[in-house]
Amino acid sequence: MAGVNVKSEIKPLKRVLLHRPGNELLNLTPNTLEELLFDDIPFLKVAQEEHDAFAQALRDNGVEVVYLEDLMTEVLDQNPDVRETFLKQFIEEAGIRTDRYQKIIFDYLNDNYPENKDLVLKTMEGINLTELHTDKSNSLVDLVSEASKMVVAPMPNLYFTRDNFAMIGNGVSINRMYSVTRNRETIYGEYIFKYHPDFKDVPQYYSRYNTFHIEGGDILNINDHVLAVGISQRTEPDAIDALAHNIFNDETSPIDTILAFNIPNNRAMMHLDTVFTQIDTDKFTIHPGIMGPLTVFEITPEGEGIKVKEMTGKLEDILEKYVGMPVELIPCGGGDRIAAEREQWNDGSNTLCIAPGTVCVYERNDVTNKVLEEKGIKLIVIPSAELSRGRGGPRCMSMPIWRED
Ligand SMILES: NC(=[NH2+])NCCC[C@H](N)C(=O)O
Repeated sequence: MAGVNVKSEIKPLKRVLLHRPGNELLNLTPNTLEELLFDDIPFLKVAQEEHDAFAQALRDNGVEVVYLEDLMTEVLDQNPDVRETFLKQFIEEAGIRTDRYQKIIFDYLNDNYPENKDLVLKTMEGINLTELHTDKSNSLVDLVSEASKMVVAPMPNLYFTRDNFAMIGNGVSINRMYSVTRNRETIYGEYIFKYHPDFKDVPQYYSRYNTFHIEGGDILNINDHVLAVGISQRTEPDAIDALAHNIFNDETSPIDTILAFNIPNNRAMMHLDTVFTQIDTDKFTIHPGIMGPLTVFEITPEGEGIKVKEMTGKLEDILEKYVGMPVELIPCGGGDRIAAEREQWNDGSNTLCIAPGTVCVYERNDVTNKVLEEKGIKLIVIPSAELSRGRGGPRCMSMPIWRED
């Protein structure tokens, strides 16, 4: 199955991209949590068991699961000369500036990780200074560095595959991320969409080298011609303007409307998908906390450029216009304020729809889950004690590659 096809949030999911959390989580420390966008340190063994349960639940429901680490390994296996280019770029982007250290790290990775899969996983894990066995007598830096220090930082947010590149119809947005730590993650997307036989011909609507940031958690495919994008902590309006131009200029894309949802700018609601996701043809989950401040803008093509108009009226009515039928908004936490805030924090609104009316949810959000069941939604419930510590749910942990039309 070459290419990508995601023209909906809910049509039957056929192929999805995940990343199994790995040793990068072992390199989280209390002092680095904030910078690395975690709120606690997950217990890796259990996080992996939970993630495997997630992958298996998807497979049991007819979804093919592919892993980011495997796609990147295939790129390196099929293009032996790319290994060196990738490593050099990876080291540069890891902030290693001196020639001496660039060479030490290149040799360390290249010599100790001959298998491409091991190499890819190691780039995700990060490198501790103690691994490098440098001769401390000939460099002041080495001598004064703390005994154990990450010379190459880990990328613990990789298991949120939703964010660093996002499928839009038959194209992809390779994102420029909001944070330094996450911007490094998009290097895998750059190589996969340049070299992997399944993905190298996919039209690209955004580049990781752009100035303005945008993340996949803000991008929702409402249907083949309407896209919703959040204006949030992670996504700037300028990025949406640029994305809109590129999509409207792609003659093969049927998208003629982009709805920009302006949501509050804070960590709890970092992306649109933390407060709003589609779960059925006429149903969306929503965090009641956004209903007041939310404004929606409609972006359409005009001549060579775009036209922007602020929408007025209730969200249900705005959505009805684009979805083509009356819609129901189901509040996270069943409308109870404390339950809504608690469960939104643990991604109660962040569901992954695998077919209309069938969604994957975290077990811990039992108030929201009960409400969804009462509304006739079929739930695929996955364990979530450790995975949720990274602040992302089933939608954040998955990037659909193919949905049925
Ligand atoms: N699509 C999402 N809501 N992703 C959640 C990402 C969580 C991650 N720790 C971050 O702060 O970036």
